[in-house]
Amino acid sequence: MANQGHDLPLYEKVWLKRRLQRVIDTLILFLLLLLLNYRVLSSNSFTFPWFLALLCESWFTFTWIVILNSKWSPAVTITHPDRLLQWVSELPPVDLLVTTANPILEPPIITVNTVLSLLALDYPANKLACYVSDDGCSPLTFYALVEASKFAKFWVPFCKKYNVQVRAPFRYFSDVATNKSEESLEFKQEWLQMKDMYENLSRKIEEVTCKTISFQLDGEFAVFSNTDQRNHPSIIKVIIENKDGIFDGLPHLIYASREKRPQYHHNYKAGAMNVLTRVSGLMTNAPFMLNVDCDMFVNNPKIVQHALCILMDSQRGKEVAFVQCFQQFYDGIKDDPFGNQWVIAFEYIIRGMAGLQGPFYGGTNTFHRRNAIYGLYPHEIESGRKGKLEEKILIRQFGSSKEFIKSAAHALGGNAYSANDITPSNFIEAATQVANCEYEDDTFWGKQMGWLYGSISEDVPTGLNIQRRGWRSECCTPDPIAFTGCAPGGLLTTMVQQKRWASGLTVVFFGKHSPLMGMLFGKIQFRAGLSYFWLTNWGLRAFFLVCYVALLEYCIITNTNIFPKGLGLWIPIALFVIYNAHTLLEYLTIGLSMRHWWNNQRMCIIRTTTAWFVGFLSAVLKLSGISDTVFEITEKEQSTSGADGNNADAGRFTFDESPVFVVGTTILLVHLTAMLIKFWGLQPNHSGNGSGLGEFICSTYLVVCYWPYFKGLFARGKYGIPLSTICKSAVFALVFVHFCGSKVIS
Ligand SMILES: O=c1ccn([C@@H]2O[C@H](COP(=O)(O)OP(=O)(O)O[C@H]3O[C@H](CO)[C@@H](O)[C@H](O)[C@H]3O)[C@@H](O)[C@H]2O)c(=O)[nH]1
Ligand SMILES: [Mn+2]
Repeated sequence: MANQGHDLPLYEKVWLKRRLQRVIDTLILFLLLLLLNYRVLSSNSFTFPWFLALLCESWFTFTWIVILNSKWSPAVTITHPDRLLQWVSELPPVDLLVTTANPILEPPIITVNTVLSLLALDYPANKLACYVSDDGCSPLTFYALVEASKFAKFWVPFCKKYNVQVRAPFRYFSDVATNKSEESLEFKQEWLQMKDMYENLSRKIEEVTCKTISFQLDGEFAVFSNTDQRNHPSIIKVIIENKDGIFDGLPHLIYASREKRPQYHHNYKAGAMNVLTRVSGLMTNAPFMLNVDCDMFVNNPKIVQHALCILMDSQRGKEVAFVQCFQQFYDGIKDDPFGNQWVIAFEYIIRGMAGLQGPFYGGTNTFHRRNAIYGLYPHEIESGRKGKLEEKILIRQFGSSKEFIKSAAHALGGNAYSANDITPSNFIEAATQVANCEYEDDTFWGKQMGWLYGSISEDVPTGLNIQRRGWRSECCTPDPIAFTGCAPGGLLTTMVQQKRWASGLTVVFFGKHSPLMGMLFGKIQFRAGLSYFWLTNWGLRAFFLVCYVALLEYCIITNTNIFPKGLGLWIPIALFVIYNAHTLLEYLTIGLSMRHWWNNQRMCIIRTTTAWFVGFLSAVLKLSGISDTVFEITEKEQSTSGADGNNADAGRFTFDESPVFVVGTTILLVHLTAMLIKFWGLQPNHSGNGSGLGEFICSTYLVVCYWPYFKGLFARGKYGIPLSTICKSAVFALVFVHFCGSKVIS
């Protein structure tokens, strides 16, 4: 059903290009080694700058090896959902898990659209159940879902009748092309009706979201009175129940807001996912679970079948714990000015990982095997975890709910799929219990199974923890693409996201669930583990790059050099030229523009030296026990334009007072100062051994990358860097320059 091909012959041309790319990859590696060689043999050895340069360049070389290792075994998995039923006698139930956390940053209408697209999946409705976790404990979200469920009664049949592709109504109706003239009159009428109903729905939701106060908390909503986002009991509500198991009815829809108490750490999304896992385990206990963030709606209504082709494949399916679909985005700004669409990363790195032990778990757009989440090993899948299913052991691992233990034993026992005559509403009481704060005390949740706690990038350690048991994962890349969501619109949200990732990943790198530990003590294969370094090293990469940049500035200010002179200078120059030409080729090969390439190159420098660096520092603080890191939620915009609001802004850099921008501005200011010092000839004289062309090229490149910041120094409003940020940066820059100066004198 699912066949995996390494370098399919079909793509002969691509294959040739890949060969060429590998040759250049190797050439770059060779040049890096040559540079290291020069460094070791160079005359001004054993000074501090020399040592730092050697350290950083060794790191860059290591990073390059990590990248090559990840890129060099790409694999594509092709799925044939139409053949699925020839292999399996019956389609299994699937639980759909959605998380939302903040009705302001994540407007309920977005969650509603995601939920509607899930309810309308091309899959027997009696086998689906959709669970929404609301960490915001917001009556608005609940209200929006209740209203959406009424609309769904019309929307779902409409989608199925006309085989609509995009089943998130706001996307469907924003696409003018759908109401074509050649469509039947009946369709046109229904289309208009639907559009009308949807507009009604979104107006209603908008009305309550804008006037929060006048919302009446009575009737069904009474449970929300006297609740606070951080202090409230569990609330579980069954919104839709497909009581009679009707095949073409609506799937169950359940709202869950887990208990929160100030004295209990709620562990952000990981905590929410574990609660959803338990609640869904009690109510429907499907063997497979799809997890999506509230802004990721279904773009391919047959996606469940596609994923099942992989998970239920008779040969290799049993090794696969989760199926990851790429994160792709609708309405991304043209040419990706903030580098947050990750096209290249998916194309080269993640496809590459697919040829090893499989892609990392990306937190959303993922189909999980429930028992793998419960800690099952691949070899136990056939026989089930027999013998070890004593109640005492299970209570210790899974907590004290008798009903839940029963369902977990069922899932772990490898029994046939549970019957689907379950009525979720019978389990509300038990579900409320497993959603309580203290339920996880002294259990394995978040420590050894489920979504792991401790890092704000919970997805990566969770995936590693599954793979270290020997499981594989697969990419699923159907056409049309599986899900689409919104990429952060502007620079500010991008930076928040990047900072969180870098910080969370650094914590993973140094923690118990690092790829290295997985390789040493688990079943993470060597190359797979190495490819995980690409991801978990983001914070460290920032550290080394910032050091290197500082070193460069130091050289110019003090008129010393780190790059070779004479013939040797060709090594870094060739590296610079070939590396850029090579990455450009990678972009052009998959049809991206040159502008896209440049934007990404620039953002790579900016984000590494700023957001990742700040993330790294916060991770260091966390690891040394000084302060904890917080999951800052990425703002989601439903706008069809992007960039912090409206179209005129698209792609323009905006700034605020975040420390992220202090770092960037400092780097820029130091650089400008260094260049002025050089320009005015204020450098000390070192008779021929001073800074030269190499340093000059590098620092010019940096200033070019930081050009948007340069403009920000002079612009006003949100396009300008705030004065306070400039002042702070100026102080830091002065301290640095002074430090370099004092080095010269001594
Ligand atoms: O306390 C929290 C915080 C977040 N979320 C949810 O987590 C999801 C992801 O949060 P978001 O702010 O959208 O983060 P992104 O940066 O867009 O998410 C990426 O990075 C996260 C890890 O840092 C992963 O969990 C995500 O799946 C991945 O898409 C959203 O649905 C949130 O509602 C919660 O449920 N509870
Ligand atoms: Mn997101």
